[in-house]
Amino acid sequence: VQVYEDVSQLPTLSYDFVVVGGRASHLCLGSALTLFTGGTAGGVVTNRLTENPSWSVLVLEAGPSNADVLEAIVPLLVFDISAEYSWNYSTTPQSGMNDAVLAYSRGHILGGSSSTNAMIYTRGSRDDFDRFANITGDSGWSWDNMLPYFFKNEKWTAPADGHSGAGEFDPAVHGHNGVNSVSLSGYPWPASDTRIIQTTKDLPNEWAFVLDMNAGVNLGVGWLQSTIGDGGRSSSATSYLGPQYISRPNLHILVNAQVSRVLQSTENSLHFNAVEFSQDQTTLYTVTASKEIVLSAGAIGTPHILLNSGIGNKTTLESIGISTVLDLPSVGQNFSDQPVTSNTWFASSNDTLESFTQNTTAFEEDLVQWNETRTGPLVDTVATHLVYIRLESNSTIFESFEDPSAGPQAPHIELSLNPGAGKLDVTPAGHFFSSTNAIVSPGGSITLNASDPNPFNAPLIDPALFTSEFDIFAMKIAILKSEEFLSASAWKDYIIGPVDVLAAALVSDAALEAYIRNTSIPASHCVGSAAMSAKSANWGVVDPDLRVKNATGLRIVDASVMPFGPSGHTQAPTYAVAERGSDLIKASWA
Ligand SMILES: Cc1cc2nc3c(=O)[nH]c(=O)nc-3n(C[C@H](O)[C@H](O)[C@H](O)COP(=O)(O)OP(=O)(O)OC[C@H]3O[C@@H](n4cnc5c(N)ncnc54)[C@H](O)[C@@H]3O)c2cc1C
Repeated sequence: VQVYEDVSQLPTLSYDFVVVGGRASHLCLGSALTLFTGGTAGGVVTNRLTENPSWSVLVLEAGPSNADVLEAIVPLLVFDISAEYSWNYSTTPQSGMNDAVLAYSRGHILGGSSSTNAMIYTRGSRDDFDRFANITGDSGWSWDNMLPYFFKNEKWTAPADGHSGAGEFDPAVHGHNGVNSVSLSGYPWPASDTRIIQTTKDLPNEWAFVLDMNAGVNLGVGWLQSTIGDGGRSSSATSYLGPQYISRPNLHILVNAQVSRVLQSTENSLHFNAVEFSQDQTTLYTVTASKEIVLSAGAIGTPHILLNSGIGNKTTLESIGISTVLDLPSVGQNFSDQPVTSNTWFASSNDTLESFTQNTTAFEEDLVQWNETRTGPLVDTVATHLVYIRLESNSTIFESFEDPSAGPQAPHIELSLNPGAGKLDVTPAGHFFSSTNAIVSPGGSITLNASDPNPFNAPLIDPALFTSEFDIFAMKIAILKSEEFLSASAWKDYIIGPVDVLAAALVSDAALEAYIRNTSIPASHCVGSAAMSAKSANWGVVDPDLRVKNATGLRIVDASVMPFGPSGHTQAPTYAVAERGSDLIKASWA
């Protein structure tokens, strides 16, 4: 397995050239595509390009290997991911949230955020991808043309408890022979599962049941799907970089290697053929690629590297002493995420996550069960069902604010239903039910920190949460809808009432707004900071074929190229973008 921890271990004999000189060492890969990184999209591109045995590929990943990292394997340990596997970013003070500085999570490990995320599998809606196609002028990004890439990514897998899932999903809209496992939940929570479904039967007009939320129209209430197989997390690292692929002789992966810049082939050229990186933030190395450099560093890492390289807004770059190589003002702009508010109710049932999250002995027994049989409550992520809601078209907000959704069938709001507390720090001991609410939202930015421009330090991350009147309007509706759902008759003997902080929020519109601004967090569903646009557009960072505009040798394949956030969680769209991106690269070199 060719995962190297130290640059000195790279088996240079297998390369065409190795040049060491100047302040940097040079590793030259003959006939190579240099790729970084090994994140969600990076894993896909790596896998697909190394299918061609005559192409040598090097992956540079800032984080460590995912091998044997238990919390990145056992699904319900998702909330125990150690700090070393996260970038531990924080946001700039959020003016829409009383200037709070919020933790911002990104995976810092092989597999990137797919190794640390909550594994929820949602593709978004048909309208999301059709909007991508319209805005780029490339029908290849439309829902119909992207569906084969979703299928190529996906290996539909039986859930850990082996139940058939009949009536909980539509097999016809899934890929069964792809790479990354997707399944229904593998541990039932009958007390709440039955009430959720009963509510859709009792109130079908208000709460329609959707057989499969990944079929293109996701509005309604449906069963959760997640990137889990055989009771364990299926990440880009475990699937696309799984044993049969990572052992390909034309693939080398260097972990603990943080990239600072991409470099031009010669001064004044707009051809990029080299990458500068370091393993200790001091000694710099350069690796060159004879074909392409592919940036897959994610919606924060990718614009950060571009800006460090002098690719960005000329005026801003020069104000902090970085000479502009390529004036591309959109780099880092249009960075958008979804705000999330977690809402918790007291439940009368003992059949909740608290039966083991608040009981160490039970939790240890569950871990033993998981270890021995890959069954039990730890085989799933949080949430059992999702609800997608579209605001009424006559909502007052649309009198003053343009509808940010992708189209008439796309939702504005997500409720994620969970048999347990959404936010442990607001709850005492007991049993709970929670609804975690996310909304589609306009964006913020990634910029360099003028007071600390060291390329190895974090950029300024501003998701601009709740800075638009739409965000606050939609989140209020989301919380009120959650309360309405749990007030349906099916819940009468189950929901006792909201926990204190939520009860206080529900007394008035002003209290609800204050609660939202005080308790929300970013979803970590960031996109848009290296957006694709039409070839002729005077904005955007990449063309519809994901090449950096006005440059050669440099492509971006990750969540940052999506010009708008999809109406759902972002990993499935990122996987599909990466599958298509791989085909675009392959086609250029065919
Ligand atoms: C905590 C969390 C929970 C989430 N939950 C869900 C969920 O349940 N469902 C869902 O669909 N989505 C979820 N997401 C979002 C989803 O995981 C991401 O949208 C997706 O993984 C992004 O993929 P990417 O390839 O763009 O970036 P990433 O997967 O983040 O990959 C980027 C990679 O680049 C590396 N990197 C960055 N900068 C550098 C550099 N300078 N040099 C070298 N390497 C670098 C990183 O270490 C990382 O490995 C979640 C994300 C997080 C963080």
